[in-house]
Amino acid sequence: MVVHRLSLSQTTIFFARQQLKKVRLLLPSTHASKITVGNWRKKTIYAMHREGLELNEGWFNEASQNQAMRFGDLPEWAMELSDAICESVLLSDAMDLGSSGGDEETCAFPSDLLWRKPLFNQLIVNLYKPGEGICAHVDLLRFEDGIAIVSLESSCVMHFTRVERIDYDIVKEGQLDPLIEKVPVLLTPGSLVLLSGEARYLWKHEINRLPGFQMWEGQELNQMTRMSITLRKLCKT
Ligand SMILES: O=C(O)CCC(=O)C(=O)O
Ligand SMILES: [Fe+2]
Repeated sequence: MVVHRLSLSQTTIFFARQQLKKVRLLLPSTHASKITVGNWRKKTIYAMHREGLELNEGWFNEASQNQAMRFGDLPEWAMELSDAICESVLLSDAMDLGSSGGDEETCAFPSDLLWRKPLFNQLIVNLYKPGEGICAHVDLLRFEDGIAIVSLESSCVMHFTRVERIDYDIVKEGQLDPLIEKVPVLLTPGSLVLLSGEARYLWKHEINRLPGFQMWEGQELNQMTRMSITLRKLCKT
């Protein structure tokens, strides 16, 4: 599994942050939906649809709002973010060219995904208070391969575990195969995680921000409010 962790430019991060602070997503009640993500604590999901979208001041004004979604055409700032992601991938691939010879395996995003149109048409923004995270999951199969997560504000450790772990645990109680260990990935503000292929389908990702789980190089990370922006593309049917 290769998890690509790139860094967006400071300007892009600043821009995304400012835009997120400014907008409020209003939705027609017909499009509102409530869902629960895994066994993560219950959240109200604001399902955004093209026609129902209005932008105003103060997104996440209310303490109870901690997640927003949008499907279809993305807002201008998210399109710019998506372009910035594309540029970061091209830049990182260009820098890797010498060492890897441009092997698809080592590309941050396989080219068929990078050049699809649109690159993304679904957006989810999550706001986490200190201690809050997201349980281990593989993103729903209604989304295509090729997922980007932009991590902002607080640093955190995202852990990856193989999907087969559950079966393995049942069969071989307690024995740990090096192949199915947890893989920690440090995300600093502005980190961009790109999931494709094996990393998207065969590994679960998780952020456990309960005390004792956010360890990096022997130190527990200082937790603050964290925001993430996940960009995906819905499958056609
Ligand atoms: O907050 C994150 O970094 C992860 C979000 C995520 O995995 C998801 O929305 O599926
Ligand atoms: Fe996810």
